[in-house]
This record gives sequence, C-alpha cells and structure tokens, in this order.
Amino acid sequence: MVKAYDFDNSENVLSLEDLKSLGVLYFPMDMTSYTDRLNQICTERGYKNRDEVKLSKDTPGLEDKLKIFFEEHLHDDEEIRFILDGCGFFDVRDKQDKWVRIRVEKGDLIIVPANMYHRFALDENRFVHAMRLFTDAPKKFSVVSGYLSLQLTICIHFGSLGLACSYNFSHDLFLKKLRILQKLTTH
Ligand SMILES: CSCCC(=O)/C(O)=C/O
Ligand SMILES: [Fe+2]
Ligand code: NI
Repeated sequence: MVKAYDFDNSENVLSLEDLKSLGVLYFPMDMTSYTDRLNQICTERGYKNRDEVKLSKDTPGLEDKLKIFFEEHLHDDEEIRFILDGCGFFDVRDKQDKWVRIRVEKGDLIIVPANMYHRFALDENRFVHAMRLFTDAPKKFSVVSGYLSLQLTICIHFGSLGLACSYNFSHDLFLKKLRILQKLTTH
C-alpha cells in the first residue's frame, strides 16, 4: 500500500485524497489476479502500450541510472508505474513546491500527472520491478538537443512568469527551474 509524507517530516502523512488533490492517482492492485483490472484501467485511460523495467544490484550502471532518476524532472505525458515487485520512492512537488515522498511497493499502481516535477529513488535494498504504461509507444532515453532545450526554456520562461503572478514564485526558484530545464532529459 502506497504511503505518502512530507520529505522533510515523515510524520506529516498525506492521504490518498491529498495526493489526488496534487494530481497523483493511486490504484491498489490485487497481485493474485490483476489482468482484468489492469486492462480496465488501460481502456478507461487510453493506455495502449506497456513494458517492464527492473532495477537491481545486478543492473549495469545502476547507481548512474539512479542519479538520473533522482534528478528533478518532468514529462509531457503521465508517468504510470505499476510495481510488480520490490519498492521505491516517487518524490513530487506539492503546491508550495515542497517535496512529498510517495513510497510505492508491490501491488501499487501510481500515476504522476504530466508536467509535474518529480524524481525517483530506490531504498537500500536496491530492487524494483515495474510495469510502465504508455498512451503511445514506450519512450526510450532521449536527450533534449541544444536547440530544443532553448525552445523549452522559452516556453517554461513564459509558463513560470504566469505562475509567478498567481503563486508569487521566488526568483531563485524560477532560476532553479530554468537550470533544471537546461539539463532536461526524458526517460
Ligand atoms: C519504478 S520505474 C523507475 C522510475 C521511472 O521509470 C521513472 O521514469 C522515474 O521518473
Ligand atoms: Fe521518468
Ligand atoms: Ni519520471
């Protein structure tokens, strides 16, 4: 069962409703027979493709991969992960831009909405086996080119200016987001 709490204070627990209000959805899956439920979710939400990813101590370059997953990033699609075995942490930004840690384990299906800053980590057991669901073909690792990254920076520049009006975002935070964007990778 998923557990969510403030990254800085694990006693401050968030409910599933709190997660939902951030846009993060959670579906508990019965691991003894999940096929029908999974297919139903896929049909309802338009997930047409899936693959599986396993990270373990035997994964070549595991720590480098984990460093990339732990870089704050966002995607222009939902990130849907169904944990088949093992466990891990998705950290997402709340409305005040503070990190919320979501511990996922076997039987948890989590949906991080498109365009939400997040990062992923493993615990000390260094093991997760997850199904990834996609609306389109699975996206492989791709590095944003200099030109594209410039375009994205300009988009977010305007996006963040918009946010600055409604949320009074700090200049530091704005610059930080720009810096993150400059080294943006999608995976
Ligand atoms: C639980 S699968 C590994 C994490 C992942 O796929 C991802 O994209 C994190 O942002
Ligand atoms: Fe990702
Ligand atoms: Ni991600």
